[in-house]
Amino acid sequence: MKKVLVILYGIIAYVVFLAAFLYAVGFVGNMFVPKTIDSGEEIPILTALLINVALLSLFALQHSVMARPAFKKWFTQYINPAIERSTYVLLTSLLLLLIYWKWQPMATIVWETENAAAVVLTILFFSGWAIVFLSTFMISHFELFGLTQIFQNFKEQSLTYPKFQVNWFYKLVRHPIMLGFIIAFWSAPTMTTGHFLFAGVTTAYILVAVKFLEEKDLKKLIGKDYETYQKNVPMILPLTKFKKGCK
Ligand SMILES: C[S@@+](CC[C@H](N)C(=O)[O-])C[C@H]1O[C@@H](n2cnc3c(N)ncnc32)[C@H](O)[C@@H]1O
Repeated sequence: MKKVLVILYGIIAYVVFLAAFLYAVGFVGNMFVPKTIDSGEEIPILTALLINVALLSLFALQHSVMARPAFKKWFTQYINPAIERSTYVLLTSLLLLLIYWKWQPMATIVWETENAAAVVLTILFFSGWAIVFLSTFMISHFELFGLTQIFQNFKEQSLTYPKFQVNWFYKLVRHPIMLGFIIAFWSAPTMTTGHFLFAGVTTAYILVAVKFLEEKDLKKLIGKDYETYQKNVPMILPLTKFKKGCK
């Protein structure tokens, strides 16, 4: 019975994640969905700024704390380790839904494009999301979102977590998922102040979190191989050439 509940919980977490992810495309792109980054009544700009920064900070805090190995070690004393990843995924998704719900539009235009430029930016926007989605499969999509772990629990197998990968996009940059997000967030044919704030804060958070949190953990976990990877493959921008000899 417990094992079935674990499966149910993991599947619900994954479905909520999929919904939050798909909604994100419409929310940031101002398309397909009822509430977007630029829709709704405007409130005084300072109040909007405070609410939006608070929402993004809440997301950054949850993400930074719950992804750390020390937190996971503490947390899995109280919950079944098989649902640790699903819980992280579920809370992340719920916070995303909160952002969509409470986000305050700030409608002043920063830039506006037309014709070819607008088409190019729209293509880049969708390419960014495609990079994000495809990259999750290059690591291990179903482990990353907790599904593998709940089925391993069902079959009473020991839990596995994503293995260190240097494949496909991961040969070009160390953080293609984050690169995809950055491309999607900045590729706006019409950029408003609210969208600019969203893109600016999330990009700053990504750069800091990746360098000072995620890579620190990965270096500890993987050791020399990750250091070699850092030396040979650029962090976010695929500007430097991939050198041979990186495992
Ligand atoms: C949301 S993913 C983001 C991965 C990476 N920062 C990116 O932007 O593509 C976070 C998880 O990916 C794992 N991860 C990061 N780089 C990895 C790699 N090269 N191979 C396997 N897992 C990796 C981290 O340990 C973490 O659990």
